[in-house]
Amino acid sequence: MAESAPRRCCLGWDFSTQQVKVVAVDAEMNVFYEESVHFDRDLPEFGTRGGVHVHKDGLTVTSPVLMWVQALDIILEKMKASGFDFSQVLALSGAGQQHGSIYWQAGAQQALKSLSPDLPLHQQLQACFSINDCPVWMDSSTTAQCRQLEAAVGGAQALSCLTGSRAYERFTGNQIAKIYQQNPKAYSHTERISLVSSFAASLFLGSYSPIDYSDGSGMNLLHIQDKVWSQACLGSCAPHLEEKLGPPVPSCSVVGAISSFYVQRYGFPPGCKVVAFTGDNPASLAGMRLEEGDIAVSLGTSDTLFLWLQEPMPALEGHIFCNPVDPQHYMALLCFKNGSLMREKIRDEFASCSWSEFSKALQSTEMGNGGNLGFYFDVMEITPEIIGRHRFNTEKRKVSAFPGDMEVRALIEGQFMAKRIHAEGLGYRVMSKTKILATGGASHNRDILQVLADVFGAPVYVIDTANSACLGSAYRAFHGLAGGTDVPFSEVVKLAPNPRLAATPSPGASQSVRSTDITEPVLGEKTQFKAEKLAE
Ligand SMILES: O=C(CO)[C@@H](O)[C@H](O)CF
Repeated sequence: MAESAPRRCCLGWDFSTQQVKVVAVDAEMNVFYEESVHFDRDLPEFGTRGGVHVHKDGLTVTSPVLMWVQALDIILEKMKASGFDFSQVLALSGAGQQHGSIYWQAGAQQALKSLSPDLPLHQQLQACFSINDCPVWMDSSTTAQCRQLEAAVGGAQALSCLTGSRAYERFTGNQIAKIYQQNPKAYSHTERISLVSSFAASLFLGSYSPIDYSDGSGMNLLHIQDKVWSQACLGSCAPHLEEKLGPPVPSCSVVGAISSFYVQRYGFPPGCKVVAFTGDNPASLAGMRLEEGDIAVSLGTSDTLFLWLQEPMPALEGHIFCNPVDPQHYMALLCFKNGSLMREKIRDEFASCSWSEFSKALQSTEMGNGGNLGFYFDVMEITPEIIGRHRFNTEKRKVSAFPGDMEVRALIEGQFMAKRIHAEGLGYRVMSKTKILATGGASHNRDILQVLADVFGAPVYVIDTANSACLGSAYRAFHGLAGGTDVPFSEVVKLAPNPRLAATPSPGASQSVRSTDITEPVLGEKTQFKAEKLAE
């Protein structure tokens, strides 16, 4: 490989469900290197599928922690073999799949601090974990622990107000409670509990890294206003938990310098800074460079909304996390299970299985669909918990069908209206400077994006988010290097490529909004559904 000129850079890591990935970003915010290791393909000896083990009960889902460690060894060796110049790395940060938990055996920190550069990490950390199969976000085996936690703090809404979410099975506090209850010996031999993000940071630090506020918000344990562990939540989950977690830190914190292991084995500079790692979704928010008032809509198998919030209103749907790039603000995540699979079903049933026919149907029907509303949930929806197809005509009467093309528009308008209404339920407000960033498969359909612009009354931009968590991590490394909270994140990353404008609101889209109350049990008894219909 030709010798390339030295290129000062930051690294952004992502320890996701299926792989470990890294990107190198230079001072002009250009990505010039990337590498990855896929767990199933490159570490078949662990026998994972999609990076996880689904247990026989169909509820418990875990990943082997030593697979993650070995994946880091492999990716670093691949970088070294490719001639990557580690000496140019100024700082690094990273992301981890949210909610997963790692249990460090008593004495493990000593092993981390005394790593020999002559051996790979996985050979030296073999005996460092009290639990080898770590619970991950796909686990749904902790319903009992969720109910115990909600009862301990005064109910689901009280827990949401305290920690940003009602109790969810995948959230870490409930997972820790299950381990304490079902494997007390392992719990008592555990000296530290990390998230996947802080675990990965610990590997680079050569000591335990603290949990950051943003990923810590996904545990049902952190008081998101005060940014401290909630004693009521800790007490409900397990004893001596606070000392096992350590104090949380602002997400832009420099948590230390890279371990000498990496300096001696790979040639990292001794002064290379490690900036707190965070969750994959907060890192993606950073990678998309979301700003106050912006909203990101990931239109994939399930649709995910990323919101930037100043004054959150925690609810029974969705999740509020501390903001990863501005410690005064927050972010929200809303997941909608009926995403592209629902769009594909309506395409097949009403647009001859053709996206071009689907687009023609949107083009041939008017904004507001003549006052007809449709909400389509062929699988049990998460936000809210509801199933079935629900259509309302102009008189708000339930009907069993619309004419073909109107079915298509009703689906898309209904999906985006539901998103706007649930987002506003969490405290989001469209602002004059609001940008909607669209990503995912459906963001390639301009007619779908036009409806998105009309429903929100804001311009829609498209952005490639293939590496958003890695990219956001590299950006956050630069931000930590620049002084973190003292310097606006947007200033640090202003040279990064801008998203492309794809659609602006049609004339009359926002002015013609009128409020129509639809109090419908079908839309979830938790949600007083107030549909702002796009009138004719
Ligand atoms: O559970 C989730 C967020 O709450 C997922 O997006 C995981 O972070 C994926 F790794």
